Amino acid sequence: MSSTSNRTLVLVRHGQSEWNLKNLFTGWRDPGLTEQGVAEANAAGDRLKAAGLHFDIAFTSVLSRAQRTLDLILDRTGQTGLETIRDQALNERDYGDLSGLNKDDARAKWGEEQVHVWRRSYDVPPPGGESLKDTGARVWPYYIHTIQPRVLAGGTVIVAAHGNSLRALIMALDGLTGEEIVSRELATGVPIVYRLNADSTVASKDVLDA
Ligand SMILES: O=C(O)[C@@H](CO)OP(=O)(O)O
Repeated sequence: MSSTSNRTLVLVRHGQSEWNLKNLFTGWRDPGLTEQGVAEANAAGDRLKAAGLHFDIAFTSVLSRAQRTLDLILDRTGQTGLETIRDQALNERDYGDLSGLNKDDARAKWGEEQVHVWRRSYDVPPPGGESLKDTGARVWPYYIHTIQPRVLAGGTVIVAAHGNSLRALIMALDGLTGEEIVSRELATGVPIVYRLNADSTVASKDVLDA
């Protein structure tokens, strides 16, 4: 059995954003964190520190809610200034024409069922935006070519990103089908710790919730 101890990948969704609080479709728009979001990011950092994790590199999106979450986490783990790569490939799914709309207003206009399909289905894109499949088509190659090599080299890597960009990644890591991913939700500010085998398969997965 090969040791997995240092091949560690931590995924964390940003803390609550201003638009999560206002119940608005966000996508590539760039609101900041709420006070609660800041507290969630700090708590995530405390849990990662308590788990004894020390990072070698960080990845995040070009959106400020994910970057701020990462900064707060690294501050709590005592790793301010850690090498960080910011890439659009890790951005939230582009919500297209829904961006900036209130989710309840959208349900009233298009119906509960249609809005659920746009938000959670695998391959139905919202008008003018990306499906989860489209999102995965940019997230997964970025993971394979840029993130995964750092993990397989024995690193401990943190990725601070978004609900749907991380759902796309988790779908592939966990081997979920397009039907299974529909019911998967990702809490804000809750780190998920994967340990990988040398062949890149998942050895273990731990959710660091309170
Ligand atoms: O608005 C968004 O960009 C996302 C994440 O907050 O929303 P949803 O959970 O509806 O995919």
